Amino acid sequence: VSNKLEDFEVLEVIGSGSFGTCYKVCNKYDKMIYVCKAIDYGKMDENQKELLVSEVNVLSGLKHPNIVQYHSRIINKKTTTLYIIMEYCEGGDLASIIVSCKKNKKPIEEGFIWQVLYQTGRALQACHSHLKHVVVLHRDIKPANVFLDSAGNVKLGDFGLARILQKEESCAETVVGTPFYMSPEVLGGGKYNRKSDIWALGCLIYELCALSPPFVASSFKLLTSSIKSGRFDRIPAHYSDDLHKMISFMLSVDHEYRPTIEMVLHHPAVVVRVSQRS
Ligand SMILES: CNC(=O)c1c(C)[nH]c(/C=C2\C(=O)Nc3ccc(Cl)cc32)c1C
Repeated sequence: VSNKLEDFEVLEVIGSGSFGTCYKVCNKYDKMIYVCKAIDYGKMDENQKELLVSEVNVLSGLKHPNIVQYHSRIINKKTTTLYIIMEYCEGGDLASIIVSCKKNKKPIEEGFIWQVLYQTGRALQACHSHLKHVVVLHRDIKPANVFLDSAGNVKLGDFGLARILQKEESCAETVVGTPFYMSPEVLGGGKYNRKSDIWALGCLIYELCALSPPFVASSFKLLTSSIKSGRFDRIPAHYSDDLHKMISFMLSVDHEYRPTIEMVLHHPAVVVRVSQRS
């Protein structure tokens, strides 16, 4: 794989995420389209640089049909810029799909939502079981971090906050990720763990149905009490009870009651509805 910057031609800017800007690029030799995430680490402190190194190591170590494929990295020390070359997902991100469905008042199809649940779940399963002694918590599952390739397969991306943790230990840090998707235990000062990723997955699936997160509030304080209450409106009536029950299961306030990713993927309601398109 070529890993010199001059091997790539920039086609357009497609977005800016944590720490960086995403460009759509074309490799001059294999004519393939990629995404290049440019990250300026010049102003980062040691901790942020360590986090960045862990993101790249996490990404380069994971190879899975539902995780954006890492290709290579290029470091330009003169401009203190790190370039990460990754798989291009032509279908874009779920956040843009939610925005356009909301604007056109066009609900997202239930069949597609079950596919997103299953395939994002498969990506999480890979993270949670990656390397026997180590578990990877995504910690930033949100519509802007889930992408679609040209075949409509779901790809989990942007491990901006991923942390490598020893299997038993879970991350000491409390406030992480998108506030809307923060779980009751993280808000209660508890530790972020695999079940917090399940809570975020429940919020993602809910938002695809209702085109808004399950818990919204005008202040962090009100959002916290809304999340801890665990009360949210049922998804729109035209969605099945199976889907409503699966979401409610993932949004159990007590993380002990919440399903593991294995339970979600093997749940009969999921199994009967999904297949892996590629
Ligand atoms: C409206 N969205 C887009 O046009 C879009 C498209 C077609 N692709 C993307 C983003 C990515 C993409 O295509 N591959 C990616 C790999 C990693 C990360 Cl963090 C992001 C991407 C985006 C945001």
